[in-house]
Amino acid sequence: MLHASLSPRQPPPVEDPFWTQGAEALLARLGATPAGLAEAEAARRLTTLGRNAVADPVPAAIALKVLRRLAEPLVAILLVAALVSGLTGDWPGFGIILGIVGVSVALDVVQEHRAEQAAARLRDSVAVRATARRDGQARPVPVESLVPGDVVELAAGALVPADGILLVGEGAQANEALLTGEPYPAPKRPGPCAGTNPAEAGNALFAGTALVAGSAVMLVVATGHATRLGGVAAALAARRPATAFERGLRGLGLLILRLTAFLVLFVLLAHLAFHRPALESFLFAVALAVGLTPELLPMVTTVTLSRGALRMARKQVVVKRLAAIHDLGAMDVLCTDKTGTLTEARIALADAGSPEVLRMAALNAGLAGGLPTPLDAAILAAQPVPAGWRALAEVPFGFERRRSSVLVEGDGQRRLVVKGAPEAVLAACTRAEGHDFDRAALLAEAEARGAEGLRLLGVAVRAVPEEESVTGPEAERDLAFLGFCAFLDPPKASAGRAVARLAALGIRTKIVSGDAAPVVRHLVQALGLPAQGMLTGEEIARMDDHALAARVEQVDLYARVSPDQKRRILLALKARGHTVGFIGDGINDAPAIHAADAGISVQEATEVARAAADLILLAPDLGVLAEGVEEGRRTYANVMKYVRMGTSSNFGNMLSMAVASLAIPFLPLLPAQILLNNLLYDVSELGIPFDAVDEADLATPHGWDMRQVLRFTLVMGPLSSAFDLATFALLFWGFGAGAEEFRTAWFVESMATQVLVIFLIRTAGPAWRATPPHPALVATSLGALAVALALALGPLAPVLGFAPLPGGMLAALLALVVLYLAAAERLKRVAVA
Ligand SMILES: Nc1ncnc2c1ncn2[C@@H]1O[C@H](COP(=O)(O)OP(=O)(O)OP(=O)(O)O)[C@@H](O)[C@H]1O
Ligand SMILES: [Mg+2]
Repeated sequence: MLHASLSPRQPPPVEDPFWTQGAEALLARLGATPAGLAEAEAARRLTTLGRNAVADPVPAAIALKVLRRLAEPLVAILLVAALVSGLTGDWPGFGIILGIVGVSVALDVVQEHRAEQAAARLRDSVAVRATARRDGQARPVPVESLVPGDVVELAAGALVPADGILLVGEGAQANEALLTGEPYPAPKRPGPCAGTNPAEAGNALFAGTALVAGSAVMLVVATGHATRLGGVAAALAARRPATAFERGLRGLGLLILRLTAFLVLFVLLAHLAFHRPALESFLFAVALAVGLTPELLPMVTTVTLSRGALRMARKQVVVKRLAAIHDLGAMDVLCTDKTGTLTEARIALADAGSPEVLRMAALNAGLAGGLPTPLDAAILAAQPVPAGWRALAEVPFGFERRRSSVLVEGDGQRRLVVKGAPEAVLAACTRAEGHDFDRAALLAEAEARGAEGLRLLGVAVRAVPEEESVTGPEAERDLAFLGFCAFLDPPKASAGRAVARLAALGIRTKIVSGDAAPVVRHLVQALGLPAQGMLTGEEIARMDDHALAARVEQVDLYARVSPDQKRRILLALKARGHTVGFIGDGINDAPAIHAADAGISVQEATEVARAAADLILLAPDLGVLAEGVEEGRRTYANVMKYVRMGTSSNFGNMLSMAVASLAIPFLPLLPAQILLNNLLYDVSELGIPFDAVDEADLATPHGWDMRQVLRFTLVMGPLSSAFDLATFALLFWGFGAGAEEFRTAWFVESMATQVLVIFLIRTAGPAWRATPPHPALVATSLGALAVALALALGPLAPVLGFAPLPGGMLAALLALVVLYLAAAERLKRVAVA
């Protein structure tokens, strides 16, 4: 094969071309034997050489997170402000600012840290393990604890856990696309190798690649950062593009930040132009900035997502990448593999035509290296490998070729036994054994039996002379066709219901299978699935991506597609603007799983599929997925509540305060009071991640929608500002309130409006008909409001610069709050629509 020299992105050779040294030398250098290391020795090496991991998945330590927060510009400015207050003798100001910074940083860090830890524990529970020989026994060990000198056993579908050389290889082929960009598998066999370029290392396996055929025993030579993956592609491989939701949130954050900067500068300059005291104006501007910044947004997103992940785990869905929860909630098309998700995956041989066909199929299935596939297992269950035969060579199964060949010897004969998809085997046949060869008739027979729901494999043979050696697929020619083996894979009764449930959630299911079109059609009928159209791999191969994108909308069924075509179908759907999920379990599904918005696999799947997935189903059941989708939407709805809170009252309040500060001769709130207001407001929102969500929010897919956010802001923001300005006017001109009275009243009104509005905007419909709020949300919001009232009106009031309010003023405030809430309830229907 030429692929090594054709590879488009050849990485530079690494320092240590260890594969040129030969197995003996490496074993000696690493103090290892083919029987593996002792457990104690492995532990010793682990402590000196470090974990076998490229990225650092351990969440940053708490102390580091605190430091990082203290270094944020706003917090730093606040700390400077506190210092200035202290130096000028304003000790209450100093204490209050410090206290507020301390409490909010602590809240933020502790919440986020706990959430991350919980999510990380979940992720670990589905982490890939490797089979290492330790203390003379093959046992599963966490990939992270592999060390140089370990001897690892790999089967087809396994992820290569470290760099090393093959000690044993049986038809091993590795897909090294991640490192070389080369999509075709490279054959790997033990033995000497002279080339120093890793692309020529036919006897070495590299971390991050996948064994896609055969089996291998590998001596680990380099781990963690010493691997080529660690050296070349760590960041690239690990980093994924942000989801639409993440991009949206980030965009919103930036927008608010810019507005804040503009507003704060404006306020500061205006105050200075009016000859207000410089320090006070500066502190006021800073406090406004703090009040406006959505500083809790990152924490709330993390906490909401982790809580979502924990709840999904209870429903048998483990989340590996937190942001995928949003993708799952936004998903409107689900592509699924057939075997295992829609069928029971209890494949059984139904009939084999003749005993000879079965005998040959068993030779092929049983004498091939690597793990038997479910089809192989079904053959061997019906017929054990005939005695007296041995394998001399093999051409392992390939998903593009769809057949596998084994050169076997026995009974004084030497023959190549081929089995595979009917059309793939028939294409290499030129005659038939014992009867006339009529390819068209045989294809028609395969088609007819497929339409009865039988999965078929064709079996063919060729006598191979002594002098011919079998090395590659070119040996599969001039075959004599023997017959078909037919298999039954019963449809999963629950699958029809699950697909209907997904449809009720607004998700369209498409089947993307490597199996034949009649089999797929039969299954769709048996399950009563609403599916239309059919494209085969052959047709797709003739289309460019553009043409494919034009068809995928209407077509729900795809048959005989190769792994790369699965990926192309997925990308075509994405190009049409869909948020697409892909669920599959095979090596052939991994590229599509990786390309999906929500890549899904199941616990029993091949390692490659699990490694590529964002979500792992612990039960191989589409019904479980529907639960996960609802959870994803719940999470989205709760993050949106926070976003709406931030863009409505809170924003409006700070804005009108900036305006008012210029209209009245004193500050509408002291800087420390603004900070206190902001802190209590933050606390009131801590319950949002726990909140219950309306049925309506679960019924359809939701993705980030900037227009909706803007619409909400443009309706609710001005409403809040209008009421604020009315309050200002009433207090200042109506009641003739002095500075302290004014601030107390404003503090109370502002807290009440921005905290209570959550009970309205948490639902799109009438607030009283919504799912009742979670007790945690009731507790945090009413608690924060109670504390605010107690501080403003209670015994501590003088320390904080508050003054007692006359009864008339209190009554007016109450009326304003009630009016505001009533108006918000009316207008939100326009805003959320
Ligand atoms: N071990 C094997 N030996 C020979 N041929 C095989 C073997 N496994 C699979 N095939 C052929 O390759 C085809 C594609 O493989 P497979 O059915 O696993 O693809 P898939 O996309 O995972 O299908 P499904 O949607 O059923 O899960 C099979 O239909 C069969 O004809
Ligand atoms: Mg499959």
